[in-house]
Amino acid sequence: MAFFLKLILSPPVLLFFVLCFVIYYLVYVRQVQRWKLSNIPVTQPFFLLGHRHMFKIFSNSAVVPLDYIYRENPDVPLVAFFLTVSPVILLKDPSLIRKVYGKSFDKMFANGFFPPEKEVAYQSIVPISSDRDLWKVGRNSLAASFSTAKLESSEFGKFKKQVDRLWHHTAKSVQLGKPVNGKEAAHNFIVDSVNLHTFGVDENSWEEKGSLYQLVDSVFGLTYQRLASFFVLTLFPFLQAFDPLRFMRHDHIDSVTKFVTEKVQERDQLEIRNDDYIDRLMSLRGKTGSEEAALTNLDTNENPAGLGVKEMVGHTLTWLLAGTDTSSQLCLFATHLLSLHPEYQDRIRAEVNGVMRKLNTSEITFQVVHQLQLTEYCLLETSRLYPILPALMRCCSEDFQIPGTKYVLRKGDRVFILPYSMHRDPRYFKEPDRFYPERFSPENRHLACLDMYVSFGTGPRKCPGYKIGVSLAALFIASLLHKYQIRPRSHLKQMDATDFDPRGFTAQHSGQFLVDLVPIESPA
Ligand code: HEM
Repeated sequence: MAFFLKLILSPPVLLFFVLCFVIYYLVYVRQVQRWKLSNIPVTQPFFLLGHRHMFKIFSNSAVVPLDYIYRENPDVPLVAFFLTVSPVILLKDPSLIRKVYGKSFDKMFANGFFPPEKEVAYQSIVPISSDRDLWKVGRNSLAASFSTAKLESSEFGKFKKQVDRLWHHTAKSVQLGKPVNGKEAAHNFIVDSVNLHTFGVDENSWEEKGSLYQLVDSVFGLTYQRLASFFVLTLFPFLQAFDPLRFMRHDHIDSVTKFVTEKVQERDQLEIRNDDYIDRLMSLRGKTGSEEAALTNLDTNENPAGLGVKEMVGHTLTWLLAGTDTSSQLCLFATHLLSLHPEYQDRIRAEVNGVMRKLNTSEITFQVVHQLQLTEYCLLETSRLYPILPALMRCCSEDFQIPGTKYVLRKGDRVFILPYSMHRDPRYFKEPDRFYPERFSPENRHLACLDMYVSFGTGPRKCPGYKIGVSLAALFIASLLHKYQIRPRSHLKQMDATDFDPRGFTAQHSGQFLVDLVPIESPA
């Protein structure tokens, strides 16, 4: 300790810090001057973090200060605020959002992650890609794995396994008189479901966390270092040259490369086909260079423009990244809201049992799940109150004037929308803080401005997997409620952004989430 103090107080180190501070200040002053001349309204800047509300991030999730900024500027269509030395533009007006996120897509394609240009595997991860061609290939390769028709048929066996495990482990807690850890149940259920359905990997996370589970955890694991690097990269993407700062480090890419290589080789050698995403990727393989030779069966594949190993790795990471944490957070927040609203639990249970009777089945199959209307409204309403991505960003690739306005965006400008704040704006959703799933039913559509419902994004980069995510969450909720009444244990009132974990860049609640499960006497 004494050594470090001595080091920090030594003249050269002190001088270095003072110099950095002065440079930072000069850049800040220059940026503020430049923005004062722009015709976009700017909030009062504040040295160091950029905005006075940003100091709240030391005790809150970043959603809290962003929501303050949204609420404090009620009547403007857009407003800029400073994040450290960089201004970001917050869009609030529905027609502006449509123009920028939709119609101006060509100029607003990048979403601010900017993975290194030459790294194909990294650029093939669809939600973070800034390469138009690789992004398009990625979206196409994903398309078939989102078919919910497929879920309804041969696929159910894979999910039944997860339902049985959920029931088995919750029954054990109930027997011991213990509450159930909702976070763990949701995460195990979703990660294992995705792994089996998508990659044919049967991991039982209830017993042991497998390699794919650990990978998801290391990308989304909550640490201040991850959060800090996320913010730093958002502002200064060129720093991705430093591996420890990256969203997806080299060791993540390496472990998925190993996984994909082994899977493909195994299936080629044993001539196994599993009708899953890996099969789909294999059918899209191309005649690529020697680097890909280990994976490319040239005799049977005549598609010269097909996928190479690196693209396959990126697409695999896409599923792990975009499909798992989002869906498990949706399960968790739905469990929370339903635990506080037992009347909806009873109605969902009646709906599940009714559809099962109608279809003459004793299983909660996907045919059942897809007829659960109220359950779907509850999940959409959950996503409204807790959009898993509470802020969405785009980055401008060339100067242009937003059509029909006087506002000019410059190359490099970052533009935000805030689903969390938009969804709680009473101008767009009546009684916005109330859990009211029926607002999504066709007869109540006038109660909400559904254009402003952006839980799954908006424009051409909208979530392509939301149907499958919602179906998985519906299966989870229907399975729980078929057997149990859920009672709140750790969270007795409806959470809001102040309950989110400060270390998360998605909406994640902090701490343990416990519920008590009371068995239903005799499920019909
Ligand atoms: C139900 C839970 C889910 C939620 C709340 C959700 C939310 C979102 C949101 C808000 C976006 C837009 C991001 C942006 O505009 O920058 C997005 C994009 C995306 N989501 Fe989802 N998602 C869910 C499930 C899934 C699933 C199961 C998959 C399957 C792989 C998936 C794949 C993707 C992909 C690939 C993108 C990137 C689209 C692009 O950049 O073109 N999502 N998701």
